[in-house]
Amino acid sequence: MASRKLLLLPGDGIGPEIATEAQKLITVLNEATEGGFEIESGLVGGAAYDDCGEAISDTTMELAQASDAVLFGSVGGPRWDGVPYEKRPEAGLLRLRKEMGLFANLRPAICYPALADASSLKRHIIEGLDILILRELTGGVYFGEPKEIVDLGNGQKRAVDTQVYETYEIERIARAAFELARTRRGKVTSMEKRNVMKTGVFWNEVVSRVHREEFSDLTLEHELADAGGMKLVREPKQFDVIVTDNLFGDMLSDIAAMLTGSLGMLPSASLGKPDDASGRRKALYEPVHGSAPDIAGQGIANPIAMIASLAMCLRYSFAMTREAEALEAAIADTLNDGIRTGDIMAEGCRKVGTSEMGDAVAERFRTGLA
Ligand SMILES: NC(=O)C1=CN([C@@H]2O[C@H](COP(=O)(O)OP(=O)(O)OC[C@H]3O[C@@H](n4cnc5c(N)ncnc54)[C@H](O)[C@@H]3O)[C@@H](O)[C@H]2O)C=CC1
Ligand SMILES: CC(C)CC(=O)C(=O)O
Ligand SMILES: [Mg+2]
Repeated sequence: MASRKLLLLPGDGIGPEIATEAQKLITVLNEATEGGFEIESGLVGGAAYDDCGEAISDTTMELAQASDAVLFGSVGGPRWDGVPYEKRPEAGLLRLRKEMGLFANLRPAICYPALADASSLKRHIIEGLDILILRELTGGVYFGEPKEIVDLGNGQKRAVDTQVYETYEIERIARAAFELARTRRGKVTSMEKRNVMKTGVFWNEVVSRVHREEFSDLTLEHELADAGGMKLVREPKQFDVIVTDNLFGDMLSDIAAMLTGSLGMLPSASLGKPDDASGRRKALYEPVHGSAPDIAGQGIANPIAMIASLAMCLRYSFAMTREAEALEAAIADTLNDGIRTGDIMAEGCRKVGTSEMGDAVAERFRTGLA
């Protein structure tokens, strides 16, 4: 009997290609475990806009709210460059994040041993890397009002985006960071720009207070986000958990992706309040990368970020630790066996496409679960 409800939103570009590979892994799980997964699919992004004129419909939003977890591919692409700003593909993802209250975005950057030479950085800098970027996901400049382009009437215009943070938003992401650090190496680095932004001053103040009052046994360090980015590339292993706002987290996690070898390797989990009125923690799992229009439709995208996002889903939404670990081990084994998509290709390895990579992980996952 199916008891776990997943909503699959493949989206645009490479989204549907990598979502198909995640489905293969769910099929393996359903064959190997009790009380399988029931998958419903929906449209989001440009695909939804083409279908109903919105980046996500109210019906799909209701399905997302009612699901145990959402598995999301990616949205966007040049095809929708001309659509009204409120209806652009990315608006569908922002609506999901905001209305589901997914404030905590976990973006782990782990360098698999087999990929230590795939990064643009030297092996000794990234070998053994295991850091976690915790990005605040429902506040800050992506959501603050006003957000507008105003015609000043004198041949000039003014564009405004607003960075806003309230106490509770910083407190809850700070607590999440310390709680995660407690299960890891006990260190949190908070990144903001207190030297030029009021929100940076406030962020620093609130994170420091939460640390002092509730988590003083853990280590807290502060970095200005620009220098933090530099240190992420110069000496990434000095970090454990990095907690930062929506915009800096977006940028720093794309940078961190390259420490792992490719943007195609970085998964993420976006989590809501643990004590949601629905009785379960709302959650969405997606790769960190976008719809990669430059390689879409060619069957060459790396599906590992999507598959590793499914592993995070098993761990955080269903407490299926054994299965999550088996899936991560299947990814590591596949890489150890020299199977690579083009973005992480190395000498002596076998180059495969999206579907073959999914098959290779599925085969090892099946063996691991047996
Ligand atoms: N969560 C989401 O749905 C996101 C959507 N976007 C949207 O995606 C579109 C394209 O944005 P870009 O700036 O090009 O970022 P992108 O992340 O889609 O691609 C950046 C580069 O990384 C490569 N890449 C990304 N994922 C890969 C994978 N799985 N395997 C191999 N190579 C991969 C791409 O080929 C490209 O060269 C835009 O419309 C953007 O707004 C961007 C980021 C996140
Ligand atoms: C809304 C997304 C396109 C923003 C982004 O790049 C991300 O969340 O990684
Ligand atoms: Mg991004």
